[in-house]
Amino acid sequence: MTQQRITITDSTLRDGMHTVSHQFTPNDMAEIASALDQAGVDIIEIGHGDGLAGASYQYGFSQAADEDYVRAVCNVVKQAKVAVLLLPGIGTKRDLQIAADLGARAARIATHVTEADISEQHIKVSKDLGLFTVGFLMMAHMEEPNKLVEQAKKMESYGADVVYVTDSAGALLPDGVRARVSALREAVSIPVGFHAHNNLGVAVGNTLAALSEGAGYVDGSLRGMGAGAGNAQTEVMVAALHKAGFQTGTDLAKLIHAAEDVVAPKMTRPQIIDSVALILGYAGVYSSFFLHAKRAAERFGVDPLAILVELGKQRIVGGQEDQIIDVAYELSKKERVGALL
Ligand SMILES: CC[C@H](O)CC(=O)C(=O)O
Ligand SMILES: [Mn+2]
Repeated sequence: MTQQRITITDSTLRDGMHTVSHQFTPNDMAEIASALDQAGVDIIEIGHGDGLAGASYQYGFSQAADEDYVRAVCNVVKQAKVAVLLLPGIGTKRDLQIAADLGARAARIATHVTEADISEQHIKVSKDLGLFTVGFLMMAHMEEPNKLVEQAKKMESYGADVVYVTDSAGALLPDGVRARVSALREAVSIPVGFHAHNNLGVAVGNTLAALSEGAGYVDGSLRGMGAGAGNAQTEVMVAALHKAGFQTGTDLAKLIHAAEDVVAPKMTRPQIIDSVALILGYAGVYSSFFLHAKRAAERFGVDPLAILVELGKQRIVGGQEDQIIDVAYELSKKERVGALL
């Protein structure tokens, strides 16, 4: 039986922020982070769902400032690395510097799967600040493995410590995950990671598929809290990994307690695969469009599923959230014209 040690990153406090409209308080974060830390999780990612400086009209305002979250969590975490997410164009090098000064020890620099170029400065600054630095290639289902390899090599050349295949839309099936992870494993010398979304109900299965091809880093969220249908559910994923013979360095019982007794009471809605989450995965649309699309549908009186199908057709990606309103508006006009004919 294999005994490979896998590094777990828990994203309840960052990806999970999408599901609570970024309204966790610094105290909520400290409480959950402390439970994750005691359970032995290696990396705890925190902050606004869209990363440093994500709090805005475009992405939604968070309950507190980035600094307050980093400070609160770093005060209580004893062994884990506290990580922040940064999307170049949203967060700046200065935001990274502030997070590092307050005690963050890791940064995940995320770009659309074809845009690794724009991560160069941020990856370099992150390394200069002494942070463990992850290159995070989002919407990985949109490109074939050979394209992903080109982009991953760039992130490696900028100094990333790990490069991730990020299934932002929860659109990949196990074969697609295996193809991408194995291509990256052959092409780069740094470890490869995998970040799942559960829109097609296969987040944990996809994570196991990534591990079967040698991924060394995987992500989860307690209770699955994350954009769209959420992420691989940390406590479930860890149970499956342990059964499959992987070591995670975590205490499963403590993770289950953290999910059940600490996170669940703070959730504002159940993390399920509803129709909108399902169509996100089916149409290959960014999971963090979930609430934006629901709100736009309500505002313009159109079907949220129609919005998502159109966004998928137009290949709209992260950073183009304003297009959701345009699409909803155009659909509402069509419906009004249709009613007149
Ligand atoms: C908006 C950033 C996004 O939530 C990052 C991420 O977790 C993903 O692309 O899956
Ligand atoms: Mn995600």
